[in-house]
Amino acid sequence: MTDQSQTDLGLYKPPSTVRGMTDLDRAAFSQTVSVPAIRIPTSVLNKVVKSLKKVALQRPGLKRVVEELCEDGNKDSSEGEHRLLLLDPNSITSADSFGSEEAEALKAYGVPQEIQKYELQLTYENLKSEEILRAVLPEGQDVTSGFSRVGHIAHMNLRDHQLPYRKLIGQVIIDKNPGITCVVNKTNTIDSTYRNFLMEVLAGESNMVAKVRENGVFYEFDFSRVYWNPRLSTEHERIVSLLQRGDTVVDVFAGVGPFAIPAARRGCEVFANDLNPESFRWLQHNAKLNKVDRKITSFNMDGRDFIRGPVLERLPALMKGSQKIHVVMNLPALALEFLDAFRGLLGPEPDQSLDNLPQVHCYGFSKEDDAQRDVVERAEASLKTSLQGQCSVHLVRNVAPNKEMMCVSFTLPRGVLYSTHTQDSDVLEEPNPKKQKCEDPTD
Ligand SMILES: C[S@@+](CC[C@H](N)C(=O)[O-])C[C@H]1O[C@@H](n2cnc3c(N)ncnc32)[C@H](O)[C@@H]1O
Repeated sequence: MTDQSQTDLGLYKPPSTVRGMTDLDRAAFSQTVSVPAIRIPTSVLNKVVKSLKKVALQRPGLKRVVEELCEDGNKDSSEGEHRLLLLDPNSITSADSFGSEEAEALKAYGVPQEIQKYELQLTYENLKSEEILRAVLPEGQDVTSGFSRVGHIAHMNLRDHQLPYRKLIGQVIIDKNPGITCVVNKTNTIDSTYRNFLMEVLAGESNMVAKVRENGVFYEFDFSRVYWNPRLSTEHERIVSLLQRGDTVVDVFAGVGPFAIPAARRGCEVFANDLNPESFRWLQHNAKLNKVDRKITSFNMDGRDFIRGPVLERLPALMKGSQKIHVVMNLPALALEFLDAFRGLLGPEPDQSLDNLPQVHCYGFSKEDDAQRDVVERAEASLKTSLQGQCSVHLVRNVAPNKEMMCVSFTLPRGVLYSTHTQDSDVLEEPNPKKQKCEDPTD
């Protein structure tokens, strides 16, 4: 929380009647507070307001320049000649509280350095989300109201103690965040095959079809049925920046296309696959939306079957060429294990004319102290070969305390593609992982 909101929290002392509220009653939050004000002739109003900017009262939706009222509550007879500027009671308590710059400005514009009290009606509209939730939720409990935004949808992950207030929290998020018209709460952990969340609509419309823009590319998808994570935009951009026009991209777990679509826009030929029929449908939709459907061939199958079917069919021709082949495997919970699909993919007899080996970018979660080493060892175990000195590891993001998302990049070793040992034969010697090391490109 910022200093400013601490300051403002001091000004607003919520009525005790709102504590424990579960159905939002906006009117119940209104409160009259007494704030300092200074009387300014309208002829110099703009200049003085500018000079006193630092000590003026700041609140969402609040007019800080107000008309003067007489004691009978009517407008002052000298209306039109003076206005009141409302001041922050934490900065200005008396006429002596002005700093030297402000005092000089007042003097220069001929404004008497006198403070009066103004009875200000603060309403729900003038409060911040945190203030409202702090007033409602049980005292002393965390009121964090953070969410990730996916188009018009705010996606929350509420704690147990917040659940009784979830509808109210959802409505407050809509009220206080322009453009958000739907608030959902995650109701399970992301362990489904398709990596989508089960979610409950807390407030607003239940339209789950989000329209988002990431790195200048437009996507549309049903957020309740596919995987989308706004926190991966930097990683999508990082991989796409490695691509050259004419390269081939094989996206094994493509989702709705955040690697595939920008890759195609960059002039790559893309083969994109996802097991989830909904992701597959939205991937095709997004390819059309971004006018790259002619550059993307899409598939709806299991990742291993995709590698051992459509990818295998095209690989020899691509490996005869000189344009790079990039294989992207972003299913961090499982992708490292899927690397076994490359073992023996091209059969036992090496063909020396196929020397353009694919570059693999494979993602993995790790909870180990040495996450870098852990993901490399798991990649090596699936490939049944050492990647020592032949791979780089990138820390993508910290997913949770003690859980990192990593990306291992390497050139697929010839000995893996040409081998008698396929994914089904598990008889090869395990590499000794303890001896292996990998470079970190961030070093
Ligand atoms: C973590 S998401 C990544 C999506 C996208 N590449 C991105 O970066 O946002 C993983 C995707 O893999 C898909 N998936 C899960 N199991 C799969 C499998 N066995 N074969 C192919 N796709 C699978 C899910 O449906 C999901 O769309």
